Amino acid sequence: MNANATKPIGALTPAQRPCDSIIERIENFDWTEVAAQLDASGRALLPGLLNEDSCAAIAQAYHDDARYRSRVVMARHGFGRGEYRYFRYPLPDTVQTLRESLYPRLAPIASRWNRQMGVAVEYPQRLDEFLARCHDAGQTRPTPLLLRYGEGDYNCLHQDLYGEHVFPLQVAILLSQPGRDFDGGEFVLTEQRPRMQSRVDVVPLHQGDAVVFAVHQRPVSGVRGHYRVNLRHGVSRLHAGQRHTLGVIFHDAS
Ligand SMILES: O=C(O)CCC(=O)C(=O)O
Ligand SMILES: [Fe+2]
Repeated sequence: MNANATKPIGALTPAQRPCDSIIERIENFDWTEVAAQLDASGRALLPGLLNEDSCAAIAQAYHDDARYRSRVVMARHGFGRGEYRYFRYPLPDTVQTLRESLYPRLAPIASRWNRQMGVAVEYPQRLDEFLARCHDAGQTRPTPLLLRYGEGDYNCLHQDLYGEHVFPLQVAILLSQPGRDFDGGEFVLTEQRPRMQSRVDVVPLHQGDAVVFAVHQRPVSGVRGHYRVNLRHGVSRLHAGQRHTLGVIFHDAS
């Protein structure tokens, strides 16, 4: 349990509020370096985005039904093994803060990627402006989600596309500690280049680390300008324990 939860909210100085420290941490990442990593490999790390207390608090709320709009048992749909729940609006404070504070940092990269890929979509500076676009097109259901895996569970390679409007980057935050809470269960990305076989990238994450990655496509610079490659992500089988992830997707679903 988060130690702050036992204190009245008035006893917290602003610097102690979990959402303030998340905003501060987001501001302190080197976003030029993040953009460079994304351009080079389609993914970038944000180490220690959430502290251990925040990770534990989010993971423990998996069973708090009032927070979620739906639950998906992956085996029923051929998505893998394990389950996930989509949050309902209003999102929990931490999730809302992450979504609205990460978005403005990623929007310029997303717009540049689209220009490089010849896609005529630019992203507004603020998340609420982008969500208004989704909502006007009937994509009104929130997509941030909490995933839970146990021994033997895995997440098949996939792309989180939910309608016409797509924000091309998303973020996943590992809430559990490898080696202590679980074994196996690695986050993987695959990249399919035109006329070539797929290659796989295993992303090393510790508890609280986030990975920013391409939802479905990214530009790669070649001799005649940029070309598009296709990405998918998933999680390898867990050998033991329990693993939770918080997924932050920016477009809403129809
Ligand atoms: O559990 C994971 O690391 C993958 C989560 C995922 O598929 C997502 O956040 O979209
Ligand atoms: Fe996903």
